[in-house]
Amino acid sequence: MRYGANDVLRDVRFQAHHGEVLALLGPNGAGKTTTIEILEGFRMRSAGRVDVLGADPAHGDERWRARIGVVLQSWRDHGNWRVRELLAHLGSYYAPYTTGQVQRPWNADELVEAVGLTAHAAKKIKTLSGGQRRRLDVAIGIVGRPELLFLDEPTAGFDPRARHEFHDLVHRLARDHATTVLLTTHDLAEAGKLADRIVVLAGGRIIADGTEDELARQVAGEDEVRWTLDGSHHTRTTPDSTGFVRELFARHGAAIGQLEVRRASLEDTYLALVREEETATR
Ligand SMILES: Nc1ncnc2c1ncn2[C@@H]1O[C@H](COP(=O)(O)OP(=O)(O)OP(=O)(O)O)[C@@H](O)[C@H]1O
Repeated sequence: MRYGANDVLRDVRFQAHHGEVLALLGPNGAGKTTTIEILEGFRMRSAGRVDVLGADPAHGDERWRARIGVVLQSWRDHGNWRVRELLAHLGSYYAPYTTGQVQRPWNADELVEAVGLTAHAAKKIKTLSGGQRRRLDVAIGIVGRPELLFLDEPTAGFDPRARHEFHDLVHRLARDHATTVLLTTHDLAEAGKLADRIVVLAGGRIIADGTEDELARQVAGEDEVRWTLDGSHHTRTTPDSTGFVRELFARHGAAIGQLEVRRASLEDTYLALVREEETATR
């Protein structure tokens, strides 16, 4: 992707599998929103090949669009509509796209309940708080029961409980409805909790793609293992604490005491990856 003479995405190559939750991470300006907008068909790429649910998003028709859900970074509209009323209205556009496998749209009352807005269902949208408005954005994104859902910083502004409930909702969408989810977030705990796989974008390139454990392994030995053996204390750092502990028990069995494993957090891994990329391109 090039804006004027500025290449903002280069060699971006990744795949999302059916039913997978994929988190796209990266510093501000890395190109996450641009990538998502290209996949949604909102932005035309300068070059390269993109395939989303079997179609090129640049030429996706209504039937293709009905299979996709989008939650943008910010969306301020429909202030005079009421919550349930807007969801029922938007949902009605999806009815013709019901298939043998997917009944569209999502029932408005069930959807309001699923995003925790039942108490506000009859309120005008302009009277909602920021977090409540964001829940409605999520509801609008899933009202058509999408097979593929794009979430651009979905929980920005959520209180901890709303965040927790939202995480449950994403798990349910992936588990019960086999929805494929591509989300961007700056909350690394959220990415670790939700994502089957993490893609890290920095400086317009993909610098890492894998599970949290695979990413941690890309960065030099960060896990710390402590234990006692015959009364003496031991500490060791290792890139593979599970394998190390397995070996430790195989060798010493019940003689091992006070075992403690401090895994490298996703935040440690992410910061190390981004630092490496910055050093390499400086
Ligand atoms: N319409 C545009 N015209 C020119 N440059 C743009 C345009 N939109 C984005 N950019 C540039 O492209 C780069 C990537 O922006 P993008 O919004 O995709 O980043 P991001 O990773 O989503 O950032 P953030 O985490 O801050 O949301 C940035 O350098 C930005 O300035």
